[in-house]
Amino acid sequence: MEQSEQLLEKYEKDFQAMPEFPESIDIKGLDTEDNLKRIFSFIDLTTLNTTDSANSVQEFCDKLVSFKKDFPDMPLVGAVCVYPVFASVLKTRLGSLNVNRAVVSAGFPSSQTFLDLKVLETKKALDMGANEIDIVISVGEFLEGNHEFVMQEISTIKSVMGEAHLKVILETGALDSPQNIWEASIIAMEAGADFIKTSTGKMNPAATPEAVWVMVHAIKAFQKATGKTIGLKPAGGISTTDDALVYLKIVNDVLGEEWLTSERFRIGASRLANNLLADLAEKQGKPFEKYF
Ligand SMILES: O=C[C@H](O)COP(=O)(O)O
Repeated sequence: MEQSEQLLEKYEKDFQAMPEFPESIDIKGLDTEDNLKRIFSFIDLTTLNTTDSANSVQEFCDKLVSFKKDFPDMPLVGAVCVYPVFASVLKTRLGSLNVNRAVVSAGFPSSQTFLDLKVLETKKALDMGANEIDIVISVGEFLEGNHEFVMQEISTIKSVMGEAHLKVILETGALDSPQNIWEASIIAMEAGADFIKTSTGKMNPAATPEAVWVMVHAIKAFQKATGKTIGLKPAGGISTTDDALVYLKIVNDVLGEEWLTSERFRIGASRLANNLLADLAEKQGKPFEKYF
């Protein structure tokens, strides 16, 4: 039996024992100033547009530098996330800040390229200054049951990354079933993912509470079996404070308070930061204009 099949068999009981997704996720009372600030610190502030350029990414980063001065009582975001060609811009412009430099790689968002190019792209992004890499699994191979291929690809990419963190995107919107999301989570974690991430933000549906429910239970089962703590990154379509609070609640309830740190929890989003800051300003009775 292949290694990946043995692995999935080992976790099958945990999947069967996974509690059903609750009828509703109650976020009443969770929108405190503290929680909003906390969520802000979990954001991977993302720009992944065809129209991005070195100049626009530079300006994006510079806003974060001035943010530190304009909002001294706010934490910084967890990372800035950009296309690989801008890794050196992150290094140059964010060098002075305690913010991670995340880059999507390995043929993002489709993952449809050669493994040696995926490795090369990843190495190059790291050499140019990234310290976090977000890759997408080969979804088509996964759906055809070619789990070994998917596992090998992830571990090959991870093997050239040194200490840098690897986030593995499952593209849960394409995975069709909770069982597929569970199996992709287990395979990614076993192959070396430091974080498992829901979506690229380039297809619908993107992140959903139902998909995250399965992923947090897979993380929990994996920790029980291996002692390893793997992070979670819901991403794609998360734009309001309430969206983010739902994920905060799920992570807190299933994985516990110890996961509520940017070492273990990120939210990938291009629009959330402004909405969160606007809600925070309203609570504090302060004016707010779009910042990022
Ligand atoms: O990784 C992050 C996603 O690409 C962001 O998606 P979004 O633009 O829907 O927030």
